[in-house]
Amino acid sequence: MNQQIQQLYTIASKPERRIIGLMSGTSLDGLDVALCQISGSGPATSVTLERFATIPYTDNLKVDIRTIFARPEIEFEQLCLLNPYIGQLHAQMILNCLQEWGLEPADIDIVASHGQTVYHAPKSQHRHDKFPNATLQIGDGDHIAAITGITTFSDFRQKHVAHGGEGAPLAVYGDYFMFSKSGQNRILLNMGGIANFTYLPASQDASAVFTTDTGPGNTLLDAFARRLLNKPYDENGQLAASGHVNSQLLDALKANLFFNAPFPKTTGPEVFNVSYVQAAQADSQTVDLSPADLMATLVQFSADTIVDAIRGIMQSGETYAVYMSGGGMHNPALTTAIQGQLPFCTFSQTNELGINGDAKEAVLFAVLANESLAGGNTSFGNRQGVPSVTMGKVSFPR
Ligand SMILES: Nc1ncnc2c1ncn2[C@@H]1O[C@H](COP(=O)(O)OP(=O)(O)OP(=O)(O)O)[C@@H](O)[C@H]1O
Ligand SMILES: CC(=O)N[C@H]1[C@@H]2OC[C@@H](O2)[C@@H](O)[C@@H]1O[C@H](C)C(=O)O
Repeated sequence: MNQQIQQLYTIASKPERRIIGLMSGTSLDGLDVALCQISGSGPATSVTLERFATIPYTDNLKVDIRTIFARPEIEFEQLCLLNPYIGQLHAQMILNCLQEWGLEPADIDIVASHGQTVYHAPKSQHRHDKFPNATLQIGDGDHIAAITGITTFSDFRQKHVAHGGEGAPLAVYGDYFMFSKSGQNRILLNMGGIANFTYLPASQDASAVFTTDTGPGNTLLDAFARRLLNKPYDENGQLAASGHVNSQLLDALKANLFFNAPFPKTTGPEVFNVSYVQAAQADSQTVDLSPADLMATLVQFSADTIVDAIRGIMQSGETYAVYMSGGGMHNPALTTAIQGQLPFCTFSQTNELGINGDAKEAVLFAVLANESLAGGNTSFGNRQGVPSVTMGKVSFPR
């Protein structure tokens, strides 16, 4: 038998595994690296987040990724070159973290790498009848395994698509395994570039849980912070807080079929981008809006669409505990606008549940790899969007 298969079998049989989860999201701010100690599987999964770091992307890397990111037309050569390059960079970032943490590659059982999404195209968006849902992540796992010497799981989203899903959001699996609680309706609200939430009913019924994207989280705020402030984001929502919401522009921004589509659904910066806002400004005759009013309106747009989506699962007489994660939880303009509209919800961060909200998505991929190795027995029913599958492809170092 190939020694590496024997080693994988040994790792799968261990009572606990040390898995590094990696996530690089739509904000392109950096690589989130989460070192997790994981025992059990399925609803019995237990995760201790041992270490966490975000390794910032250099400006040059951001520029390189943006040449192919969420664009319908790109230089194919650039895509081809970036696939191994990002894998190599992510591998080096892992090695740097391990050195910083006083650990060796041999101390780690598995790397679980999301990669960099470069294009996300659910059928509802691409509208080509003959083509399925599609999504593409780069930063090849073989390169990570070869450079770190650690067996690597990657490319998690294709199995989801192969079973009828849109390839996202995958958070439902990790959220259900880690955070579901009998007797409490929970909503796990992640505000990254794109916002999404997971609904975990008090019944803990696996066939009722789902995660859905709600629309933009920070992606439009960041895009306009770059243009208006020459900064990567509007720190603490300061510019937004100094402006007033323009209701004509807000209505025009909300005029998109995505917001009426049933749960679960996904979207991305392929739709919600600078051109989208400029078109809404033209339609609503608000092209001369001040930077502060524009930013205030974009915050309200993210907040309202998050609130509307959450209201979509709320039932009268019930209360809900909302646990926030993702960079948007640090933006008071955004969190205040959300909290004021949801009186039957309590709000805190996933930190209260033992997982740093900035690390939650990286932890998710560690949990998904753990499930592929040691679980796979949970039935989520027969629903589109939450197939009962395990995900991730295996790259051996040699
Ligand atoms: N102090 C702050 N004030 C305002 N915004 C902040 C602050 N800190 C973080 N953010 C926002 O959070 C973003 C980073 O969020 P996060 O790392 O969750 O995104 P991501 O993982 O790329 O997104 P996705 O969930 O789409 O994959 C920043 O780009 C910024 O918009
Ligand atoms: C295609 C893609 O990369 N989608 C991301 C993105 O970032 C947030 C939101 O859009 C979510 O759908 C997803 O990531 C998380 C980790 C998920 O799959 O649950």
